[in-house]
Amino acid sequence: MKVTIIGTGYVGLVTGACLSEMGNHVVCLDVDAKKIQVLNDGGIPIYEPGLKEVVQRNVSAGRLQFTTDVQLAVNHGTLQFIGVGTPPDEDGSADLQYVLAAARNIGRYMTDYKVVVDKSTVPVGTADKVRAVIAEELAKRDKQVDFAVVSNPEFLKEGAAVEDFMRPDRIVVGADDERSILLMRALYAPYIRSHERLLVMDVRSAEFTKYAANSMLATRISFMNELALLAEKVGADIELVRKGIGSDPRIGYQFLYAGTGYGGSCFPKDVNALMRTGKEYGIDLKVLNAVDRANQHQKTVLVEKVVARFGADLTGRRFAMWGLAFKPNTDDMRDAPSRDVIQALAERGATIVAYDPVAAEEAHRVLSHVKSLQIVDNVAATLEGADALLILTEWREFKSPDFDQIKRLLKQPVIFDGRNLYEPALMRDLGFDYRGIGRGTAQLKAAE
Ligand SMILES: NC(=O)c1ccc[n+]([C@@H]2O[C@H](COP(=O)([O-])OP(=O)(O)OC[C@H]3O[C@@H](n4cnc5c(N)ncnc54)[C@H](O)[C@@H]3O)[C@@H](O)[C@H]2O)c1
Ligand SMILES: O=c1ccn([C@@H]2O[C@H](COP(=O)(O)OP(=O)(O)O[C@H]3O[C@H](CO)[C@@H](O)[C@H](O)[C@H]3O)[C@@H](O)[C@H]2O)c(=O)[nH]1
Repeated sequence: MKVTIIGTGYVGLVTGACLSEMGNHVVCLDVDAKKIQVLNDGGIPIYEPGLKEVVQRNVSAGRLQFTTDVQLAVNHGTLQFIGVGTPPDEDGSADLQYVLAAARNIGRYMTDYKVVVDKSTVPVGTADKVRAVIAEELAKRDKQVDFAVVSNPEFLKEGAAVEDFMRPDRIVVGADDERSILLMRALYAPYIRSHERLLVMDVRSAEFTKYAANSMLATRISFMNELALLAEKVGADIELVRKGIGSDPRIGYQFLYAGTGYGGSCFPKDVNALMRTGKEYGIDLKVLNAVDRANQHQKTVLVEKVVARFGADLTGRRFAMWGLAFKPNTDDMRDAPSRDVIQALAERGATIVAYDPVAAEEAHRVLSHVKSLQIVDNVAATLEGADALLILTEWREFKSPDFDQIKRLLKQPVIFDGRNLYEPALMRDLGFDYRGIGRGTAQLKAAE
């Protein structure tokens, strides 16, 4: 099939590459000429495991191309995917300007039947707006061209995006005409292991499903983070509690990890956008409100622990930080909790020496205003002369580190672990003052 992807970011590039992998002919369009240049020079503008290989293979096979030429891109695909950003507006609602600009371009240049597929995360009712904008452009040209607008929200996770796209748990298609449903079924047939995994529904339910999924996952995390706060006080270990409740199949093990608060480009933005939709319709989403507030607070917890240990004035203190990206296997720094922690430590006068296996460049870009932040290229360089180590991202290479080296290089053996990577009893035996999130049992023992 001929497919056009509008917006060649995390979602657009992965979608385009993975669709070409099954033999489709894909053109990826972006307004960012630098990004397109990097791709046309054989580079990949983001870090995503396995993506480079898929892109290179399909570019070589002539099935995948990148362009800034709007007319060429619109002419190419029967399926026109919109995968542009939907960042938060000032009031928290999703800013639809990029989606509607993409739709306008489709209306401006289309000459034959198109299925316009909203893959960006967009509020309920956006498909109607997309349809109206396209119709308006066609009317300006006095053209009668048939088209459908379909909602096809994306559920991939960064760091596992290629795998998630190639082997999805489910594909949601919101459509109300048979022709577009047939095309969408044919496009996705190679990716689904059983036909039940392709869920066809009305457009509004599909749009809503995306926000419901992210809000449910964010709710689990905030709930666990709150329980972790209490676990510390009552002398329980949230890691044991997690296993204890996760073993109930009605609860399940996933997305129950307490930490430094959820970040990334989706959960914070989508939780707020859904609350905003609620407001518009006169529904106060109280649970979601609490989820967001709990998350704001959780981002301060690690710094509160540092202050409890070293005092409020951190002038002259130096902290090692492992991990900057909002999660492992990505270079994405959007809403990464490390940003809040670095900002708060710097405001209190501390110096931070950080290491991240892939996010260094992106971190330099978004944190250039923090003069007391240094980013180094290995773990040992962070530790030398530091007052304590803070762990912000659970990269694999941090899971079994050289504890002797950590002890030798730190001024005193103190670790604030925002990802609960280590066993508190072992850390105590090794002589560390080890403070995780919600590890209350260990705190009781340490006080004995
Ligand atoms: N990142 C994720 O993991 C993820 C997962 C699922 C859904 N989503 C949703 O998908 C959408 C895209 O997210 P992303 O992370 O890929 O964003 P991104 O910022 O990485 O990419 C968006 C791209 O769109 C381009 N763009 C903007 N306007 C354009 C236009 N008119 N024509 C062509 N290109 C244009 C930008 O230059 C940018 O390269 C958002 O709605 C997001 O919520 C993201
Ligand atoms: O038990 C957990 C699981 C995750 N997180 C945090 O939650 C955030 C989001 O993690 P994750 O969901 O793995 O990453 P994203 O790439 O943001 O993916 C989410 O957001 C995407 C964009 O909408 C969706 O497509 C995905 O399905 C959804 O998981 C990160 O800060 C994680 O550290 C926790 O704190 N505890």
